[in-house]
Amino acid sequence: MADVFRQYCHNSPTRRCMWVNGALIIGAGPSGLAVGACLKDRGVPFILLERSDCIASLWQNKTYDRLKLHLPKQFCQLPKLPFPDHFPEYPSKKQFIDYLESYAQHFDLKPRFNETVHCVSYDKTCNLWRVKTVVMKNGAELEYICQWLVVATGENSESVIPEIEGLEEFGLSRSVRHSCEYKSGEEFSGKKVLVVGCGNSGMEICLDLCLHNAFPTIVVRNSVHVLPREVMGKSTFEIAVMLLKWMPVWVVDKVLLVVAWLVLGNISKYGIRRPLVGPMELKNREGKTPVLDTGALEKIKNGDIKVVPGIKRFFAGKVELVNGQSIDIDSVILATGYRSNVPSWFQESEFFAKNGYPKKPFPNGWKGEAGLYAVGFTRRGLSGATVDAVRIAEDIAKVWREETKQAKQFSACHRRCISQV
Ligand SMILES: Cc1cc2nc3c(=O)[nH]c(=O)nc-3n(C[C@H](O)[C@H](O)[C@H](O)COP(=O)(O)OP(=O)(O)OC[C@H]3O[C@@H](n4cnc5c(N)ncnc54)[C@H](O)[C@@H]3O)c2cc1C
Ligand SMILES: NC(=O)C1=CN([C@@H]2O[C@H](COP(=O)(O)OP(=O)(O)OC[C@H]3O[C@@H](n4cnc5c(N)ncnc54)[C@H](OP(=O)(O)O)[C@@H]3O)[C@@H](O)[C@H]2O)C=CC1
Ligand SMILES: O=C(O)C(=O)Cc1c[nH]c2ccccc12
Repeated sequence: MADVFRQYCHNSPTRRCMWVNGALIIGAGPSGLAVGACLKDRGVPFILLERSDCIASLWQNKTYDRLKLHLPKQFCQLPKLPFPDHFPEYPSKKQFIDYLESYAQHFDLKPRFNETVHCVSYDKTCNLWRVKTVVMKNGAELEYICQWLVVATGENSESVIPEIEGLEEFGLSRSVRHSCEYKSGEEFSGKKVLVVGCGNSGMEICLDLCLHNAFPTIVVRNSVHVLPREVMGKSTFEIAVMLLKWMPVWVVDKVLLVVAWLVLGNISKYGIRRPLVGPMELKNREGKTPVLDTGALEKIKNGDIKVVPGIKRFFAGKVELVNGQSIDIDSVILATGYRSNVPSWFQESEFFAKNGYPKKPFPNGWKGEAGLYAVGFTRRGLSGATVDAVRIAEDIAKVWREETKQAKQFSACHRRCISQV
């Protein structure tokens, strides 16, 4: 994929070139929409580009039916428009998408859909960003030139597909798919399903499979924190956030682990070991999200979900595990996570690290040099994206106001644009 992108990076004689009046935002997920809304609010024009044919494509196209927000609603709403009062504590996927649609409508956000950014570079001769795109429907190539560039393509823009010996051959006769292609357990009824990966996706998919009379086995190759989503009716995450205002993170982690032990018991006897670093510290340090349990653990305890260690290799209809055990399986679901796709289209960047995240960690990763910004790479979900979006819009608006004032003073409209916002 990256090579295809690089190929496109060469100048094409047919490429249409457009000057952007204001900012260019890449990605119309919650992060891009939030920046758009905040810029609208401050009167700064922008163009919003989206590779897919809808807003929030991760939520609309790449998530399973039973998904709900796993943090309470106050941590998941975007700036300047709260969730409707009647929303439950944990809104469903449909409710969240409805909210995002009405958010886009409320702020009159009109992304340019089906346009994929494949190359970004900084032009030192004019101190502007050059953003090359391909229109997916007809292959047309466009180039945008802008002063402010906001990267909002997300932490989940590419699926991680591990290379495991024999997996390709296994897939020739049986179904293998990433968790982003899983909708419901209905089609797996009566089937033996191997779910690879024990994050929130893997655990919830196992639960969903159980509820549809399938037989899931989950691969847990490493240590992982599992916390109850709630303790005595109160969100564990909310408790942690509250405690973090008063105590250092390691103390909060100790409290969480005691609470988890009281509610869930000793889970190591089911094959789930805890990392040495506490859940919140691990999330902050490495971005590894603890599993917030919504019922899968109960199914592990009663044996409906089997837990196995890492995979050695696949054979036809079988998997061999690192402990030498071999089990028969009908299907594989790779709940192996996601990565940022930034490295495939943003080369030679001082700002982004090799893994496609800003080099500076939260709360300093939102602003780079020369009008470059990143939103939603905080490893703090939607609440992190909201913090970034507000800061970015404020920062851009400050310069915008100044420049617009100057332009008026000299009555020279140097902002006349070729493109229409
Ligand atoms: C299953 C699941 C459940 C989650 N649940 C929660 C939760 O409950 N609470 C929470 O806080 N967080 C949750 N998250 C984290 C998630 O990161 C956020 O919910 C949110 O989607 C992040 O928004 P975003 O706009 O940064 O990224 P995304 O939603 O991924 O949006 C990025 C957009 O950029 C577009 N794009 C990517 N590359 C290009 C390109 N080259 N050119 C043009 N467009 C491009 C994509 O098509 C996409 O629409 C969840 C994540 C997953 C996978
Ligand atoms: N609202 C909600 O309820 C939900 C929220 N989410 C969020 O979406 C994001 C992505 O979650 P998720 O999709 O679960 O991804 P994660 O990255 O959180 O988890 C991926 C898991 O796959 C494992 N893994 C990767 N490669 C292999 C391999 N080759 N063999 C065995 N195991 C492997 C990883 O283990 P290792 O640690 O060993 O690398 C890890 O446990 C998270 O932030 C999560 O919180 C997801 C689902 C539901
Ligand atoms: O679901 C996600 O991806 C999130 O990042 C939400 C989130 C932010 N901080 C956390 C700490 C514990 C569990 C979930 C989250």
